[in-house]
Amino acid sequence: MNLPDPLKNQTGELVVEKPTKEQAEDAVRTLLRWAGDNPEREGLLDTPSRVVKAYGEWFRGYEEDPIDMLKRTFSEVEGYDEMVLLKDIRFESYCEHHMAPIIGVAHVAYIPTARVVGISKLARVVDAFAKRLQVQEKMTSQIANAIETALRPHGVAVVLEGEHHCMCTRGVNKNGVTMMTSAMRGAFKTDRNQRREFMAAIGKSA
Ligand SMILES: Nc1nc2c(ncn2[C@@H]2O[C@H](COP(=O)(O)OP(=O)(O)OP(=O)(O)O)[C@@H](O)[C@H]2O)c(=O)[nH]1
Ligand SMILES: [Zn+2]
Repeated sequence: MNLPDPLKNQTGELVVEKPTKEQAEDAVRTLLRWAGDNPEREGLLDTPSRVVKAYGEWFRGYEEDPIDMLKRTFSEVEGYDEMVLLKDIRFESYCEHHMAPIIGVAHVAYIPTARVVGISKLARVVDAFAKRLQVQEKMTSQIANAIETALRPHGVAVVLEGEHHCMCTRGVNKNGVTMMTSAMRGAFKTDRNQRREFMAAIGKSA
């Protein structure tokens, strides 16, 4: 999948230089001072390198190719042509406005044509998009688009339910609010019964 590289423009030129690890650690020291603390005190001395390492985990999605993850498929499924659903896939993402966590669950379904994919791959695809700076609506359609492109199924349905920490720990400070987004493709879009079956299976009424 040709996800645009945020560091490059459309013709592939580098428009934003990736900083060195030392530069990234310096930026963390700046933020620590901005927060009102002293990065030179003992307890914070290793914090910049820990934060940079943690960023490598939280944002590892930039290094992953969701289409590649869906390449391995299995054909011996004896004509199985009903919905395959993986529900309650926990995800941790980060809102691109505040870099605060978005924590929630994803429900992903597809109706296979001739081949099925290993179910863990659906969860991997969710993570490949979650581990980036995101807007929930974008992440929802990116997951659906990747599955549609890679598997060419009869339909794809994706629902995300996310708690945005930028909303529950600051700003408007509304705790327990869940944002729900959905992306429906193929049969889930055109066939009301198919959509209803999916929504009922994830415990929502259509
Ligand atoms: N639609 C959408 N909005 C989001 C998402 N994540 C965060 N937001 C919102 O993005 C908006 C950014 O608004 P701004 O006014 O630019 O930022 P802000 O001053 O920090 O806003 P407040 O959060 O209201 O304090 C906020 O309303 C957030 O709640 C998301 O995934 N989708
Ligand atoms: Zn936010």
